[in-house]
Amino acid sequence: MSAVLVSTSSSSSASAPVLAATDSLDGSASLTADVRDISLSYGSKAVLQQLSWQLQPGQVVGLLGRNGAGKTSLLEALLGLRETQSGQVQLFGQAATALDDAARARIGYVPQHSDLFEGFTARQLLAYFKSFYPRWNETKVEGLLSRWDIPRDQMISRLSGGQQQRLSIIRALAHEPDLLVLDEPVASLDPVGRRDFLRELVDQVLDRGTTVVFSTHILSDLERVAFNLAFLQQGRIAVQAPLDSLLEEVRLVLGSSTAIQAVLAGGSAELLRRQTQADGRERCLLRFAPGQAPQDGPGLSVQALNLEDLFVELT
Ligand SMILES: Nc1ncnc2c1ncn2[C@@H]1O[C@H](COP(=O)(O)OP(=O)(O)OP(=O)(O)O)[C@@H](O)[C@H]1O
Repeated sequence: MSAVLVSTSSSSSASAPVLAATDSLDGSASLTADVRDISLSYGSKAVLQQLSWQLQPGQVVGLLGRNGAGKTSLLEALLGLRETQSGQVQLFGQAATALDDAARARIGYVPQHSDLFEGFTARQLLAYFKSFYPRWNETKVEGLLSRWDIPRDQMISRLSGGQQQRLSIIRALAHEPDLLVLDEPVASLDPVGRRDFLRELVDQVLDRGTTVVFSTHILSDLERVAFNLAFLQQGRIAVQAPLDSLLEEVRLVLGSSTAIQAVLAGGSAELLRRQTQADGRERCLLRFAPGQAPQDGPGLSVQALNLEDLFVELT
């Protein structure tokens, strides 16, 4: 069971959450999550390298990265569940590794691998978790159990993988968290289940302004909701921006060094990646200011990218 989901004291969490956040010059106190320069290695394997990442209240962020890029490690570090070798993480203005009960009660987490108590029924599991939270939306829980077709009185061990995943999502939504972190939440869901889940997520955000971060490999789901996307590459967040902006602003530009230099000299492009090809031409991934992306020109090829191309180029 995840430490994040368990509030050890119901009395302190019954009062309105008191945030340790104080006004700061850089505005970081109002962030839901503020990750600063964290590095994380397993033995000699460096996974996160001086990674910084900020989540604004109400932001919905899809975290993208290749298998083994470190998404789970990053989400665990974000929640204070995994120690980092350096750097710091703050949630709601408090150190993530030392959250008070009120702050813990504001977080919902769906881990990649289900951590449900298999000897419980869905009804027993939800009753158990309900006792820890000052806020619990019974109407939502009952509605989702019915809509998502989860038998209330069957042992969790006998539920299908998809039903267990849905139950895990219901448990994370039930206490109406302000920050919802989901690690590949749709991996075992069929297309209908994924669509229902996304609808629920959107409702949650529209109704309550929840900050949501989730990792996924299913790009079409991200396209449907037009989230902010964060690309994890070589231990850092290479880019984070709304999908629409990335599609409009990022271009793959091919040309001679001179032609590329001329584009960069224009000053409106951020260089995301630069490689020299075997034929001596340069292959660059550039992000232009809105409306500033150039057209093809002499010795210069400029290509727009779709989401799958962005995934390939930025992860
Ligand atoms: N507890 C651990 N001990 C040692 N190595 C680990 C541990 N957890 C993860 N790793 C390694 O760290 C790297 C990042 O793993 P992580 O699970 O964070 O990646 P991921 O992006 O979530 O992967 P996936 O998309 O496959 O779920 C991988 O190379 C993995 O083998």
